[in-house]
Amino acid sequence: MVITASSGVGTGAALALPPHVQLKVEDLQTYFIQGASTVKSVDGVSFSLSRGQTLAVVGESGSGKSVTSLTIMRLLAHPGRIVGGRVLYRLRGGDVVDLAQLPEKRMRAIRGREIAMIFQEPMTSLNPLFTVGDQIMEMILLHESVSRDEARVRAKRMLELVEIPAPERRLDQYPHEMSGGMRQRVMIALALSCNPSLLIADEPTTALDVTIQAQILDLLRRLQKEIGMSILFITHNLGVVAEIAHEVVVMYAGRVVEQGLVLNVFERPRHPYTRGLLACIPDVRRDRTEGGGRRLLNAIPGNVPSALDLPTGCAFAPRCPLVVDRCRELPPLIPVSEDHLSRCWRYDDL
Ligand SMILES: Nc1ncnc2c1ncn2[C@@H]1O[C@H](COP(=O)(O)OP(=O)(O)OP(=O)(O)O)[C@@H](O)[C@H]1O
Repeated sequence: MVITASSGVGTGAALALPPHVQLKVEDLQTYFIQGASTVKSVDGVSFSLSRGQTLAVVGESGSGKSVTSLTIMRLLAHPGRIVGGRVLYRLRGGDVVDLAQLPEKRMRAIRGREIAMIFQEPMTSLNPLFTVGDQIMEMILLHESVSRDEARVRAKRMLELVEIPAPERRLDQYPHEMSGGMRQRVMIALALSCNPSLLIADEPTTALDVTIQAQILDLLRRLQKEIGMSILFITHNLGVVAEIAHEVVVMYAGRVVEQGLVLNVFERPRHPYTRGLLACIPDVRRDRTEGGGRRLLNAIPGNVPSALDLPTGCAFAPRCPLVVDRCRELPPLIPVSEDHLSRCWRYDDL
């Protein structure tokens, strides 16, 4: 189905975003409700992503990163449900829609064409039974009215764009004939084949060795400059955040605990959880000056609490070195400096 923004994907309602904003998530609540149990996987999350910029969502396993991105894409598995909030998105034609409210049929026209997604495991996106050329062509033909010949030329151009050598020959290969790094590039080519305005990248480099990881991050940065897309980058790795993102949202147990410009948050973290995550990044220079050898990572003791059994007040309190009585009361997101928020009563003691 071919639907352009001007042919009516917009809701017609008077939704608006500042001109530089591509995506604005407002007080999003996504719960998994089954019988008497409710898992509040995303509980009042808000952030805004500017056009052509990268926002990283970071946190340990279970913090709600993937559920946030699946909610934006409206790919939640049952019994996941959006119970509150808005996901305002600027369509290519300029109209703003609330993705949380769009009917599935309209969402299908947006997925792949306006918003694309890449994953840790390329085979989540790639079909082992078809050549990579056929898969990229299929994506182009699904969303645009071009001939098969034109689609093949475009598919080849996409493989060139992601720096795959001998693209003509690669078009006729199956995913299993390629290395992990090459498959990752093909997945990116597939995601970008319809020129999306927003790319959601869910841990796309986690399974790769550091050299290939650096190459893929370089590639994404270059493509972002060329195409001008916004990137929502999901990761548990603050080292990757430093490489790729302009802004960062730190999540813990379904809530945002700190957010701001990467430079500010890294320079002066204002939440003990962020400080703990930063301490987990191996510092190669410091390791060398301290005589080399392997430094034990300064991991945060304990685990993210079960979303079924969250403590009242600050969810990080049971693991927090700075905990005080007041932490039994949930702190709001407190502005600690310009464009920098922290959900910690003791933000000034850090
Ligand atoms: N289908 C589901 N049914 C019930 N609970 C779910 C379901 N999917 C996710 N959750 C819960 O939602 C919470 C957030 O999960 P989510 O996958 O978003 O975390 P994450 O930060 O992306 O972790 P990871 O890095 O491991 O993917 C977890 O407590 C998880 O158990």
